[in-house]
Amino acid sequence: MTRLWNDPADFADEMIEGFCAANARQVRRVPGGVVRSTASPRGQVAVVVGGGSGHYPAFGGLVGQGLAHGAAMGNLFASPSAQQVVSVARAAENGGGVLLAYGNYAGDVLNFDAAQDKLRAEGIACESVAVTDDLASAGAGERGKRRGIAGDLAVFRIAAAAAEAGYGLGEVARAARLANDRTRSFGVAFSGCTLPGAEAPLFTVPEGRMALGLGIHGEPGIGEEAVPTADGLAELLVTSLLTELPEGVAPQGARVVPILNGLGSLKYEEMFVVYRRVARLLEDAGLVAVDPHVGEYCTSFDMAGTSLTLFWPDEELERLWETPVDAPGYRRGAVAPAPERTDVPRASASAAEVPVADEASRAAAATVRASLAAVAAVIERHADALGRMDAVAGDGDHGIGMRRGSRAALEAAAAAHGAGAGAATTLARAADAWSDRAGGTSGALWGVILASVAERLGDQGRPEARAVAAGISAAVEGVQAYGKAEVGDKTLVDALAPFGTELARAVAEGAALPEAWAAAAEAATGAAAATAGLLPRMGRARPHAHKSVGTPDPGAHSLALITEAVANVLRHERN
Ligand SMILES: Nc1ncnc2c1ncn2[C@@H]1O[C@H](COP(=O)(O)OP(=O)(O)O)[C@@H](O)[C@H]1O
Ligand SMILES: O=C(COP(=O)(O)O)[C@@H](O)CO
Repeated sequence: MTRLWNDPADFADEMIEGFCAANARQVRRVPGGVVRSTASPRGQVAVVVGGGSGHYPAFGGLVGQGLAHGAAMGNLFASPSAQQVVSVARAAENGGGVLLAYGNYAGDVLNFDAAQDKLRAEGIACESVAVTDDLASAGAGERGKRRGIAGDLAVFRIAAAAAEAGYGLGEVARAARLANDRTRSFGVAFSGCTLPGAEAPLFTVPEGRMALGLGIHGEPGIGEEAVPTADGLAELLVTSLLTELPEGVAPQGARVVPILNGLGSLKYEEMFVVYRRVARLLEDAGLVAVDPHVGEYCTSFDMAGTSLTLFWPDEELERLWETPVDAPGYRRGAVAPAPERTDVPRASASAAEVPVADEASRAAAATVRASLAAVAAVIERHADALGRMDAVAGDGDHGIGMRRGSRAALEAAAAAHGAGAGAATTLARAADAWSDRAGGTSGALWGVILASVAERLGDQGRPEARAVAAGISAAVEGVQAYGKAEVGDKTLVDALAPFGTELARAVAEGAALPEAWAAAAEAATGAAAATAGLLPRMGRARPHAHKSVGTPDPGAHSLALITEAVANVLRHERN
């Protein structure tokens, strides 16, 4: 149970503020996350890690000399937005290019890839590595689909050590990929975690039972069995990991770094009892344990559970592994003090001026603002239910992300409209704010949806129904181009596509916007409900596809709620 918070929607921000206040010697806050507060040699590759919040010391706690140069810190259990990653990478970049390293989750991949494109377009050399250590999340034949859990530490450390050793960007990326190829993890949990403000844990495990193959969120495991003894658990973890040795690792005499990771509320003492047996089993298997780790490296709020990671260094990786580290959440060896960095941007950019708009467009901007107020209100009412729906096969954060995104969009729209902006600028500002504040998969996609519509509205004249329908068609295309989901994959595309088709049809037949929108919203609502019967093929729910049958896709459901809320605003404005 997470017990202490103010407003749950502000939890991640307030946590970061306190974390930086407590660790000013090593980290400094920048928009989107943190960077080292110490200076690094000019030309050194900057390693920027990141992911959702709720995993301390991942990700901000792993920033400091010898480890990451910066961390993009997203909302709870949701990837940082592309804007956050870009902002942290710009602040961390030091003339040697940037390596982005993160766990392989749909939201992270979307946002870090978009950030990489943007950084490259700005002339900053950039490479990426997505960590894929979790055995339980996909078979050996699909290693690229596996998610990243505590193996993050091994990959991040090697990348950072390679940067400290003066490797160029390509070589840092090569070393990090090699470390990823040589890292495997497997985890179990005895109870689920509860997000701040939530009434119930994301999942529960019956008393006396243990869920196998848990990740670092609320995703369901791949099996369940009675809680074994500490020795029994050690045997299960070691046996599972030794069934899949990385290529190039010979079982006899191999050197291995074991990392026994606590997921949030398992006692260190319990983990030491487990590790006692892990150490013996590795020895019995003819392996040499190097620099064993027992502690918390990548947690899942208050989840009671543990994972074992085996990192198999070759000579080069073992040499890099010896690099000393001084980060708030992780220390190793003795680091020579470095001077304080003096050139870190502290404040976020001030709001840009709004382009000139005529009266008709400003009136349309008022409708945009009213629509976003209705969107924020409907999401507020359904946030908990959306989270529960997402927890059936996903990570339970859909309500939190949508709440943060829709609130931020409304604030940005109100500010723009208040400053005299037209419809396009008002909605474009809302789009940026939504994706930036919400992060995750749906945050990125809602940014695309709103931005696509904004582009068709213009800041002069009242937008016609045809422009709105064209904007929604562009949104369907944009979301599919970005997220690669097809109709039938059980995503928000299943509601957005019929919404777009129906809107275009009704408008083409001459209906006014309120009527056309209402008909399209009805189509979206029906299509969202029908997703209950589908098997998910994309996103977080994919590994637990069968569990989600009978429950609609949360992203499709929230999209339908939003279209209905906007239909009400348009209907009301007409009357
Ligand atoms: N590739 C994709 N294309 C379109 N929509 C997607 C895709 N992946 C996931 N989604 C949508 O995102 C929703 C989950 O959103 P959310 O929980 O906020 O993000 P995250 O999974 O990053 O935590 C899903 O219910 C689904 O509708
Ligand atoms: O969950 C995380 C990001 O994945 P999403 O796909 O955005 O849910 C995060 O906690 C790990 O980076």
